[in-house]
Amino acid sequence: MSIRPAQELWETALGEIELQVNKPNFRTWFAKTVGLKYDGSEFVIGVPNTFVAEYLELNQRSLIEKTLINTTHSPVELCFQLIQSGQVPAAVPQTNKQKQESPFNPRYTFESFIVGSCNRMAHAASLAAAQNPGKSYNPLYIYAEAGLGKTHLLQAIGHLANLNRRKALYVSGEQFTTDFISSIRNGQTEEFRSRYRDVDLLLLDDVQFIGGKEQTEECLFHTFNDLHNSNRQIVISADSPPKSLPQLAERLRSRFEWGLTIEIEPPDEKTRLELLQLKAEQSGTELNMDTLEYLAQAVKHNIRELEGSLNRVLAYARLLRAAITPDLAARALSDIGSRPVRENSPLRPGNIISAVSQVFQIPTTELLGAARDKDTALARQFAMFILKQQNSASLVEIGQSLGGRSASTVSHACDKIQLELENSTFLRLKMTEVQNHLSQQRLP
Ligand SMILES: Nc1ncnc2c1ncn2[C@@H]1O[C@H](COP(=O)(O)OP(=O)(O)OP(=O)(O)O)[C@@H](O)[C@H]1O
Repeated sequence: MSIRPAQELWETALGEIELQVNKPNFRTWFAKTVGLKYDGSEFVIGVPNTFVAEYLELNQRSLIEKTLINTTHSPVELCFQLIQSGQVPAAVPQTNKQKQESPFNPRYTFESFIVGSCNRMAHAASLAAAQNPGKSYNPLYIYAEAGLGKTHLLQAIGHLANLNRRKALYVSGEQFTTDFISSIRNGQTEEFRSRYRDVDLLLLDDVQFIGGKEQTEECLFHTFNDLHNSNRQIVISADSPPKSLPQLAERLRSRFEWGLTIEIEPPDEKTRLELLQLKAEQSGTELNMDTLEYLAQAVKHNIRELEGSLNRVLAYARLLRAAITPDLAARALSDIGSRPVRENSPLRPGNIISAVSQVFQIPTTELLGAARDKDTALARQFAMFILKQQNSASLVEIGQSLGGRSASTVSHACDKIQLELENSTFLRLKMTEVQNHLSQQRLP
């Protein structure tokens, strides 16, 4: 039997893992990893530094192993290795080609989007925006809770517009902010300006991230006006409607309301069943109706989690070489599935703050209080960073759980710790200790 190249397998596995961990976590810990070697049993994953290796070993080993078993269809022995220069494997040719052809994720198209009563309006308006940019609803503002298809729709718009030879730019609120800041730092504001204004469609995902960052808001305000005045299409997604984004300046919020605002609701049972059927088909498996119904009842509010549950059931069945039944699905979700779910389900803010308090030896009351001395401020910022990594809470919620700090304070703290972690052995050690505390709490 021929063995697929490690990088190709790892790219497939990463696609699955991306569904199971939150976005900041994926970007920080997985995005720079590569598949270095696979000989049929040992799988070597290349990591950019020891810090990432430690984190993955401690926190994500079980998820990675199960995903690789699912991908390779056989048991694997996992091993992490630092990437040496020149060691990065060539990208998988086909993926490379796809990437050159389209900057959009090939998994997220209108064809692969299941339409139900929960998302019919959002789907129709997105299609109209892609087919007739700037002509129908401008801006189109789509909001929903996590994992309900906002990114999928924005990417699908980009795909279709691209096919119609329109220039579409997809960017997350976080990326827009980073681009803006580095354009100022590097004196490249003109490049920034033309990158964002020389487009037919701007697709801005997770705009809530920009809230509270005054200069970035100002920049978005001018970009918005420029695009809107010249009838270019703007599509925005967020976790709540414009009026519920208190961190955002009023003039931006009111502009977001100029066009059409649509909510995607959690999927009804029929849509969940169709989704499961499609995803099972895509992985080459046919599921009986009883099992589909079981799964559709098990996860109701988040499509990413629904996909994650299906993947776990498929992996479990492959491992046992067993037929897929509701009973097997139940065992998969409570047995093999229980650890990854626990590992990746957000910890409560209280657990994280208490772990930081113990490791830094600073009482929780001081972390939540007004003390501004250097040690307390650092520990508090560290807690903010971990909350952002491990808990899907918003910046506002994180600020609230740490004594009522503002979202911009939290955002600044997270950026600072992220940067310092690259260079500070002290902080890396603290991170490992905090992770150890948190792993203890996650053990069954
Ligand atoms: N209607 C749908 N049809 C098919 N797949 C869907 C649908 N809705 C969501 N998905 C899938 O669910 C997963 C999560 O969707 P997506 O990332 O678009 O959610 P999101 O709303 O952007 O989440 P977040 O707020 O966390 O960024 C993706 O794999 C996506 O393809």
